[in-house]
This record gives sequence, structure tokens and C-alpha cells, in this order.
Amino acid sequence: MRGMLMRSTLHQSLLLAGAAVFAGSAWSFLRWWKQRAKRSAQHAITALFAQVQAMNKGIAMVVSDATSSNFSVRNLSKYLLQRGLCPSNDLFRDAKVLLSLLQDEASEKNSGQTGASRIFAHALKPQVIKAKRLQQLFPEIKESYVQQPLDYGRNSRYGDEWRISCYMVVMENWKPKIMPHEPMLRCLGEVMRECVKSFECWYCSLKGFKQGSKPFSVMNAFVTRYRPLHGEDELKKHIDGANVDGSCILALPTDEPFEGGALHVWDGKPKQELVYKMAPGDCIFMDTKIWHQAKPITAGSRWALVLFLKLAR
Ligand SMILES: O=C(O)CCC(=O)C(=O)O
Ligand SMILES: [Fe+2]
Repeated sequence: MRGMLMRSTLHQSLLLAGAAVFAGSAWSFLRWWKQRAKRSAQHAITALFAQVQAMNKGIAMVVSDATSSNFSVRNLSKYLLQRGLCPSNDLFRDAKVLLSLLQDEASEKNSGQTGASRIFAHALKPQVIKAKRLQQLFPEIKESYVQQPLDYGRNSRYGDEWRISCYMVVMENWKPKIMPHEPMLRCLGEVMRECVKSFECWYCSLKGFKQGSKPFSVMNAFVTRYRPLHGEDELKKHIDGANVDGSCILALPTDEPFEGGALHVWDGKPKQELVYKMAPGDCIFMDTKIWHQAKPITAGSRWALVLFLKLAR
């Protein structure tokens, strides 16, 4: 009896020791893994800094830290704000925004475009929402999506034939009334609010208003799924309505890569037709009454979150 008791105590101690060793190694592995991820993020940022330096030494100096060999979060944010861009205070994301700005400017210089033609009342903002986050949300977006047929009224080219959007916010006086689809709102509500914040920041830079002085409210918000079927593959050239003060289109991921589906925007003086192929997480922001069109897709499915915004004061 005593022998059995001793053996089971021995067993328990061995099990406990084993569990402690396992927990210890799992903990060290996790620490090692985290450090490794941190190191590789730092490498990526240093590589971006080197690219900025190669493109423009002066700007690299302005956005660098005391060592002049890497970014300073503060200086980079300050510089982006000066250039009318909205910093996210995520170093990697902001560094990529700066790099794409320098690349755009370099390609405009090479193509001989002048500054004047760059003054548009719309803009493509890369990675307003991280693609990875949207990718993680995508199964829930797909699960939440239902088609909610909507009557745009007799004056619209769509009349009562628009059925490929799922609504998160619907104007109160819309008739017949459409109820917001709660699951979609739960899934993308936070993303929607972040898009509005980013839009407000862009709008103030565009119009020269003090940052934070122009709050917007959401009139309509919906997720549209385009498919290569009659009536579901495109949105013809339009403006978003005379009472809409600004619009935002956020490209969402898909599990069926699509062909076609570029966004065309008509803007500038003289009018130019600009063509955008958006990556998931990119936003197009538009001022009021800008003509645009979602070209037909010929394969796959394309998802977008669209916001119609109203100046709150
Ligand atoms: O889906 C798009 O890319 C454009 C959507 C749009 O312009 C709209 O719904 O008003
Ligand atoms: Fe639109």
C-alpha cells in the first residue's frame, strides 16, 4: 500500500516536472518568436528608410531620428501632416505611405506632369485599413452578407434593380425603409468608423481646414459584392447624389480573385479620366459630385465597402 502511494506521488511529481519543463520551453519559444518577428519588422522598416534615402536624401534627413539611419515616428508623422497626408503612427504603414508619395512624385516628374494637374478633389489612400485585418474579417463579411434589394427611385438609372449591396447604415427617410443588417454592422462597424476618421483628415487637408474641424456623419454605408452576372458586375458612371458631401470606397479582400473591376474617376481641370486598381485596404476618397464608375468584372467576385458622408456641421 505504501509502495503504491509512493509510486503515485512519484508519478505526479514527474508529471508536474514535465509540465513545468514544457511550459518553460513554450514560454522561451514564444519569446524567441516574438523577438524574431520584432527584428524582421525592424529590418523591413530600415529597408524602407534606405529606399527613401536613395530617392531623396533631404526628405530622409527630415524624417530621420538622431542616428540619421532610421525613421523617427514623430518626424515622419510631422512630415506626412505637412504634406496633407494623415499619419497613422504605425511606423511601417507611414513609411510605406511616404515611399509611395515619393514614387508618385518621381513618376509624375518623369512623365512631365505639372503640379497643377495633381490638384484633384479625390485621392487614393493606400492601406487606410490593414489588408491583413480585412483578410481576417473576410469570412465573417462573407457570412454576414445578404442581398438587400433597394429602390433608388425613378430618377436613378438603377430604379429598383439594385440588389447586390448589404446595408450597415441607411438614411432614415429612405422609402421603402431598409433595415441595417446587424451582423454586417457588427463585423465592419469599427472599420467604417476608422474610414470616416481618415476621410475627415483627408478632407481637411484638401480644403485647408484645421484638422478635426469638419466632422462627418454616415448617411449610407453598405458592402457590395460584384459578380460576373447580368446586373451584378458593374456600377455605371454616376455621382453619389447631390446631397452627399463626400464618399469613401474601401476595397475589401475576396476569396475569388476577379478580373476587371477597376474604378474610373473623372476629375481635374481639364477633366481627366483616372483609373485605379485598388488593393484590399486601399480607399478612394471623393469630394462631393465626383463622377466615377466601377467597371465590369469578368471573373471572380469583387467586394467593396462604400460610405456616403454628410458634413455634420
Ligand atoms: O464599388 C465601387 O468601386 C464603387 C461603388 C460606388 O461608387 C457606389 O456604390 O456608389
Ligand atoms: Fe458611387
